[in-house]
Amino acid sequence: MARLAIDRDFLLDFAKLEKSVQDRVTEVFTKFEHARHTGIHLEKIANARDDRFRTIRIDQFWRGVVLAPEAGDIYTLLKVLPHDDAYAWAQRRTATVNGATGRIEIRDVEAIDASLPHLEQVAQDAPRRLFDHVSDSDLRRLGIDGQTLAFARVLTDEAQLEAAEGLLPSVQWKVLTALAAGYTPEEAWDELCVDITSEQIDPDDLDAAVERSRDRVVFVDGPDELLSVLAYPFALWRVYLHPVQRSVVEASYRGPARITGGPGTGKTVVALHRARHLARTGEGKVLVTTFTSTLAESLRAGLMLLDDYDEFVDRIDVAHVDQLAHRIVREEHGALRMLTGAQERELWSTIIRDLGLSFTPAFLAEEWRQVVIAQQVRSAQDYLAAKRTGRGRPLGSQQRAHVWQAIWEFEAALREQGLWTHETVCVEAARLLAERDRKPYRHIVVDEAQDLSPEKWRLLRAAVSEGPNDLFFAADTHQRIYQHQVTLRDVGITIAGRSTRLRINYRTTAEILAWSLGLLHGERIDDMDGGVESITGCRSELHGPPPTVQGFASKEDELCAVAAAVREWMDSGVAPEEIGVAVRSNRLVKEVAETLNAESIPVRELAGGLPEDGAVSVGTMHRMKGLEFRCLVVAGVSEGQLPAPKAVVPESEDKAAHRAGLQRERCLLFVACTRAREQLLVTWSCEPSPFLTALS
Ligand SMILES: Nc1ncnc2c1ncn2[C@@H]1O[C@H](COP(=O)(O)OP(=O)(O)OP(=O)(O)O)[C@@H](O)[C@H]1O
Repeated sequence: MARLAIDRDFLLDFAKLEKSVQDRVTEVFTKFEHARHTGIHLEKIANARDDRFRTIRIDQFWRGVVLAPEAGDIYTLLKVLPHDDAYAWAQRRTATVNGATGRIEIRDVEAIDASLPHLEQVAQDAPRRLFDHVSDSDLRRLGIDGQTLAFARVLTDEAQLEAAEGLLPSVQWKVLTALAAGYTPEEAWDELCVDITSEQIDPDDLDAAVERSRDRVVFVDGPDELLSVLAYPFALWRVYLHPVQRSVVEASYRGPARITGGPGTGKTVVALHRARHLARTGEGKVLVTTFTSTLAESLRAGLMLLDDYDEFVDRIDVAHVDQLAHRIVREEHGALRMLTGAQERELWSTIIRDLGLSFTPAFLAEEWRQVVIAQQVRSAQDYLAAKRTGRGRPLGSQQRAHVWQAIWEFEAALREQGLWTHETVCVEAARLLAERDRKPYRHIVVDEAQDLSPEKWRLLRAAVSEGPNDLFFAADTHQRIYQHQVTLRDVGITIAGRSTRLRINYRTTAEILAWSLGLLHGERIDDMDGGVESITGCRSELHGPPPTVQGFASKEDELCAVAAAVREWMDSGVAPEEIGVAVRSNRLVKEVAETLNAESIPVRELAGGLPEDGAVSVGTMHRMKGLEFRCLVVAGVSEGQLPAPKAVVPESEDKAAHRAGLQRERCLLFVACTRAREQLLVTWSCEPSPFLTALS
């Protein structure tokens, strides 16, 4: 029976086709299996280097290129191209099996052969060659085969290797690039983040190689599966996972496990696939959660894109943590009366006045959240002993007693008036769940976990029984944009080595990523486990222009320039929904939106929800979390706006809190900039933010 496998290049070609041609491609291949029996015609290619490449007629103009088996039954769809291009593409190439990974490789053998004589000539006069320092056996061990070896041996500089990127098989090219950069063979291999297979490799068994190549080939069983893969050809993440991503998705863990990695490394992708995997193979209901409703909405949208969503939807709940907490508490106490922000300020003010204290309402509110709630402080004694790391002004014991009195009054008032805050709802939900033998979930998957507060962690811990695959979370502490620095041990969660780091960024070009990483240079960022997190090794294989940083004499000039940049992108064919503008304050969101509107550019303010087709997204940097745009402006990166003065405790008040505040603001700018996929414009007016001057 013929089996159909789709290579990611095929899907990328397909994505670019006009709808009518796409429909025709779909028609041809949905009938493929049936047609194999009745004798579908796969055209042989004259003068082919590899006669396993065949073409298939799509219509008069278009051809598909298929890798047909010599003996086995796997047909791999490789390309969709105009007739002549398809033949030319297939004529020049061969398919081989990588000696280290056992996976399929395709190379432009004709171009390699054609470039050899010139390279050999240059090499004859050169004093040294690029790979003099690496032995043949090391190269072989890393999967460099005969032809690539011959090519590598005549290279004399990195520019020649750079130029060969499209010719050589991609894994072999990457190995050589790392070795040329001075990596040891082990380091070069490590760079690839792929295992050298321990299986016996038969270089002639293409079927086995295709089977092993799940990072670039997906098998489809029948027309329905094919239709579902072709339905979202740009969303490659739905079907092709990097081997490290796949291993985490399918792993069985004895307890809580986590995935870390810099921006755009596919943590959310892994979380979504992991949730699906657990729903399909696990032992009960799965909760997929995160810390805001917008992010939860986008997780749901991601799950819905997975091909078999209908089959597992009943076993998955998507809810942000507050939503879960409210649901649990409402079941017990009925409808909840929530304390509004204004009421809370009023209550603290009254308490301060009644007790004759000199604290501000904001200070007490934060002290209550970050010390009392976070550390489960229940008595004056607890409070006197509590750690106040990162909390603004230091307090003597007399002052602590006063603060505790105020907090006691505050909590008593909430109880007496039957009022709740999101924090008390969370605490109560955790208490209720801790008492239950039957937990609502068997597995919990958390995204953007670096921003969860301690009470939210405790709630999640209480919502699932301890056991294999109980909690799985994706986190990047470099992207923490709220105030919650949590040590997992303190909230009852032990990772015990069940942590994997992703390193390949699929979103952002290397140029934008490198510039953005510069923003965090020198920052020590915790790993939620008592150590320091490193972002080194996070890299991208995509390339594009470096970010543009532009300053303007006035805010008005800056806003005009933002509108002009957006207009230019749109005129060059970028869809409005692929463009974003990120700023620090809600006020600037309004000003940018007004400026764009005045230029007749349709705008979606992200406070209203996820991006919308046909509109440019404008939002605060906080709202940018979890999103991505082809082209992005990060505007208002000016002195006095970033860091936002209100978000940073003055140094004179508390050095540690000041540093933490600055770090958060830097991380926020980092998060915003790393939402850009292809182009990033950073603007400021009057004076640049100190975060920018530090870069120059
Ligand atoms: N295996 C993959 N193949 C192709 N694209 C991928 C793959 N994994 C992730 N991506 C793409 O990379 C981009 C970033 O993925 P994702 O949002 O999961 O990263 P992240 O680590 O959660 O990012 P961040 O922390 O910055 O929010 C997305 O466009 C996603 O589709």
